[in-house]
Amino acid sequence: METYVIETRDLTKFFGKRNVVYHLNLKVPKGVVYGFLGPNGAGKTTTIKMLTGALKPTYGEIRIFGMEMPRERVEIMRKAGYMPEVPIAYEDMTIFEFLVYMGRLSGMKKGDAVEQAKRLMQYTGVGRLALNKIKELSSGQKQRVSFAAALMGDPELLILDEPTANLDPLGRIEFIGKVLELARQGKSIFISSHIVSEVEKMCNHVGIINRGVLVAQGRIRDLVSVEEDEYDVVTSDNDKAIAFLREKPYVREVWEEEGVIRVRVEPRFLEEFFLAFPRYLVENGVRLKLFRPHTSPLERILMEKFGMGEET
Ligand SMILES: Nc1ncnc2c1ncn2[C@@H]1O[C@H](COP(=O)(O)OP(=O)(O)OP(=O)(O)O)[C@@H](O)[C@H]1O
Repeated sequence: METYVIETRDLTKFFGKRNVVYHLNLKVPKGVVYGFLGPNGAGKTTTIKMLTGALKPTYGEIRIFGMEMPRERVEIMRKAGYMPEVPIAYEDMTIFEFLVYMGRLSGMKKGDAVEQAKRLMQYTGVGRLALNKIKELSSGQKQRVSFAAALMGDPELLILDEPTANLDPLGRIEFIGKVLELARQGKSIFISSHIVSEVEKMCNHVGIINRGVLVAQGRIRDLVSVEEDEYDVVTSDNDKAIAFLREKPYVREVWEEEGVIRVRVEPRFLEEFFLAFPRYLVENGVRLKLFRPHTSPLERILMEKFGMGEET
């Protein structure tokens, strides 16, 4: 049987009469990077606050490492790192003081916390700001510190709420690399996001939440079984490639946009297209530079099934 690091049963939250999270049954297997994806206002932060014990569920059960939240909150949070959506309340502490404090909270000895704080400040790119107060930082810098804080105590599980929201493009790329590195070390990582392309780069599992309801969950690879029928192609001789494609009865449409060939294929003949097109290119000395589905598979299920898209 699969072991779940996070499991909820019928997790539900009302604010007054307003139902914000409804009968959520999350199943997050150990060791995966799980993208908790949904548009603004879907209920992601409310769910995460319940998972970390900051909010009490109206009803339902939460088990993390098999322990019960909120009853065993202290034990759970010693093994889990949490990065909230709005980072850090301790505005008057320096970065260094704050990280050491967070390490102590997760049960570390002072000396170990100091060592780890130094290392994590370098790792998250805030080393030269160590003695700056939190209130003096930009929102992106606060987010980096908050990530470092979540990593203090070397937790087995990371729960990250919109962790890239305030990062610049380079910061986002760097962050994705770090998540993948942490995953390779065997950590379980739960990340909420509304950005499909980021989830695709980082996550192997996904849970999609819309208006408080979990509409799909599982391994991304299993969810995206729909075959794409529209492809982007770039070759060393696009004119030749287009001439070939125009002749094929199974090609519904072919056109070129800024150097990229877009081709729509009759889905029943995809197999034939995949065999014949590359063969033609090779035989005619045309080099294939890019060949990929036009829409990313995850984006496609979001749009088709749930009416959500990139940056919704
Ligand atoms: N304390 C509260 N009282 C009343 N309504 C609330 C409260 N907190 C959140 N809500 C409402 O619950 C809904 C879900 O909010 P939540 O912050 O969980 O969404 P989210 O998916 O995290 O969105 P975002 O991506 O914008 O952060 C929103 O409509 C929000 O207005």
